[in-house]
Amino acid sequence: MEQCFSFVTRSLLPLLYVPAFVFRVSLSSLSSATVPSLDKTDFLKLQNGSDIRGVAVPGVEGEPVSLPEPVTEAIAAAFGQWLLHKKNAGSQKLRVSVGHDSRISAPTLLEAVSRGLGVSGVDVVQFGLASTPAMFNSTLTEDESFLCPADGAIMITASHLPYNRNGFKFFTSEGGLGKVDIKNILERAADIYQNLSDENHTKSQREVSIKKVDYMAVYTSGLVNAVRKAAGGLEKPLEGFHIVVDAGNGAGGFFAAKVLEPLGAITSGSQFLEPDGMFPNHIPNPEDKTAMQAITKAVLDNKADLGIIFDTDVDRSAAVDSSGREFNRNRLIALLSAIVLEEHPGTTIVTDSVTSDGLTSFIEKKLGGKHHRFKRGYKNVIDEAIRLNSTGEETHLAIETSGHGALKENHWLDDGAYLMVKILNKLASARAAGEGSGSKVLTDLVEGLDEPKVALELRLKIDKNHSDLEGRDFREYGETVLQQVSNSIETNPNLKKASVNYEGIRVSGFGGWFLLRLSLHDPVLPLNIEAQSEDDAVKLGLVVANAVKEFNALDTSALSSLTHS
Ligand SMILES: O=P(O)(O)OC[C@H]1O[C@H](O)[C@H](O)[C@@H](O)[C@@H]1O
Repeated sequence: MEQCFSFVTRSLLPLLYVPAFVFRVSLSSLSSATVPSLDKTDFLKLQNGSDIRGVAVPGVEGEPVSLPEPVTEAIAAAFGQWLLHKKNAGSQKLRVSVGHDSRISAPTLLEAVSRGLGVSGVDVVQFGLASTPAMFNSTLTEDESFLCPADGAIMITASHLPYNRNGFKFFTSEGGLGKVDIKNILERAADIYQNLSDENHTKSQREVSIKKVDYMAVYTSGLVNAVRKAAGGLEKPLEGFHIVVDAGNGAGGFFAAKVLEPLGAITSGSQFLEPDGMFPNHIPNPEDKTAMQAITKAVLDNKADLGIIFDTDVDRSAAVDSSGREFNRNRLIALLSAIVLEEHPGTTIVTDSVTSDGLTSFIEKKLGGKHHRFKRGYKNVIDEAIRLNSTGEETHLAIETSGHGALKENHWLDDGAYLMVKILNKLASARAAGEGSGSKVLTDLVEGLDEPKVALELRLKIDKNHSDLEGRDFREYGETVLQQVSNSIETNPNLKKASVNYEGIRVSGFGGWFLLRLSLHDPVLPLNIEAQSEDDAVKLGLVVANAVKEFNALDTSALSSLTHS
């Protein structure tokens, strides 16, 4: 690959940390011999809801590489093409920012993405290690010295999945791309890929400008300024607070040194801040028990006021108070709802479908808000909040039990770091108002949230190749299972179907509830049960077990373990 350098002086672009490179790139530099034969169906298999996910590192048995460099190049070229079309760009030059998390395949994929974008004719701005929300933010930032706003952004990440996976999330200033656009991009990518392998393809080359920018400096100063503003302009509103961060060796390590410390907080005892794509300590995932135990231990060992934990690409988070109580799942939603409802009395809180009944009464009876329990999936929840606002129903918070959350005041940006900023604002303002220091103010805010004694999620797999499917796809089969469960409870006086429900079947009974639904991505029926005792959880489990016993393609072993325990 030919390279020429076009030096950009510091006085012109003071915040660029390396000179701009102008490369000559061409996808066809890949010999067709290195390009495995793949068709549209193979490309479409890489879709995972509104993300693209695949295997990028070889060596794990049964998991062949599905995101090799040529496939990645084709996907990036397809995004560039899609963006040029969407923006009706004509001869106008567009730029796309690219960032990545700490995965070991990131450097290779970054180069492949840059080549692919270059071939589509857009300029590339590399941010290096970044968070998913920062990438979206770069499409909104108005600052030419950081080459912003970007017309589009790509985050290279597979969130909390194992080290061998990777993938892409795409953004424009309108937000994250949805399923329909991702499908369109994969279809375009399959065509581009086809041309790659086509022997008659002319080897055209294009000049692409690749620049590197320290964008995380802009993004983190935005977070710092948000806390300072909420604290009435105080430079160090967190002075004296001891807050430990656990980034799980993902991309979130910046939060300690670039956000908390400038605000005055002590961050000693923070752990796993260094990026390490083998994730040697624990899975970076606030939904993971081991991860939550790790941050809880760090808080207690260090006698800290608060613990903060992020997932790999920092679009999810959770916290732990000074006594070691977790703010995750329903408790995190309760806390954020309390904060948001203080600012916007009566507003609607949009959540995913697996939230508890206790959360509904907390939001509605204690906080005076309205709980709109929608579907699972952060994009679903955010889009629903935007839709409600457009119909005149005011809502300011869309949040999932998974730790994804977005606020209207922050452009509906799905941002785990911003969720924590809201918590920090509360800490700082409570102390300034003389309402005590430490995290007690947060603990007090969730006082009165009813929590079930038993809360579990069983994931019942559908064997896609089982003869019981009789040619149907797993979704159709799953829908039949749900219909059967629904029919079976009609005549049971102990059970009541939720009158408003947007996903699967939600049933109350035996002092608790269950929700059986289709997974967004996998051939799985997740079953959530909450009850006030083991016995009641078993009774709810039995209702499902009896209804699904004829469905031979469904793996009900987890359910059997519960009902025979
Ligand atoms: O439907 P499931 O398999 O439980 O997965 C649902 C989850 O998938 C991903 O992790 C998304 O990021 C979440 O927003 C979503 O809630």
